[in-house]
Amino acid sequence: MTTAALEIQHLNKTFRSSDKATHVLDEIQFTLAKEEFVSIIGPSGCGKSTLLKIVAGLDAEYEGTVRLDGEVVRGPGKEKGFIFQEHRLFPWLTVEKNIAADLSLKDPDVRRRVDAMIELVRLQGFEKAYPKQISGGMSQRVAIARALLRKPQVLLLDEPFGALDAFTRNHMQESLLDIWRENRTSMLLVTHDIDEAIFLSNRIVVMDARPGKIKAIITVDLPYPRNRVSPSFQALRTEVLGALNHIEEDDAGWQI
Ligand SMILES: Nc1ncnc2c1ncn2[C@@H]1O[C@H](COP(=O)(O)OP(=O)(O)OP(=O)(O)O)[C@@H](O)[C@H]1O
Repeated sequence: MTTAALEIQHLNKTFRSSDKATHVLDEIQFTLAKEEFVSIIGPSGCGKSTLLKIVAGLDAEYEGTVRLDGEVVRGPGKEKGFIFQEHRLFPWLTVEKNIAADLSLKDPDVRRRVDAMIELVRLQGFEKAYPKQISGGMSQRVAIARALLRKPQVLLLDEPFGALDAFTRNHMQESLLDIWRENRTSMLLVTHDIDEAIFLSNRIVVMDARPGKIKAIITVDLPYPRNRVSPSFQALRTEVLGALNHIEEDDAGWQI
């Protein structure tokens, strides 16, 4: 983890309408190293999704600089994979066709890569299933496979497990960790879940609201796989909560 995959410098974002201007992001600055896993946590409305959309190239109306692998981000592209809270699969396509999407499975290279992705996300046996025949967690694994097939430099995940029950969420966190360790794509995850951030990340960016700014960047120096009930995990939970505790109580919506 030496070179920066993503560099965000002096990022400011203001939403403007005819009668008001809302300053949503204030002087956001951080880097994401190649192969690094960074989570962003903060109160509702602090601009986490706005920040992710800017990095994804889905919102170009901002001040500051966002560079991916040295290139200024100017729009969406396959170098940036995006995973939403809801999986957004095509209901009329099978699992393997959803992963291939606009690419033809008749192309032997695409077929080979899709098979490798199915293996990576552990969906062997479900290639011909339709989204309505698989669980929410499996659907998110299909969405992740579809994004990774395009070999993005960074995978952007906006509360990808927020709609899943606690058991499935834990399982998905373990799956995502396996995928990341095998695939080594840089990961930027937005979450409300402190344990999820500690379980997965190399570093946690803690944000404050109105306007959204960085409160602290906490390094998670625990070996993988992490034990959620260990004293060192508990100590980090306390540290993240401490950073969040300065934020007004009525803003908080954490899951721990
Ligand atoms: N298109 C828009 N026009 C005006 N204001 C917006 C727009 N999109 C978002 N906002 C405002 O920007 C702020 C940040 O929103 P954003 O969705 O990025 O926050 P968030 O931290 O992701 O919230 P949550 O955790 O609830 O998903 C909020 O106050 C929101 O109302």
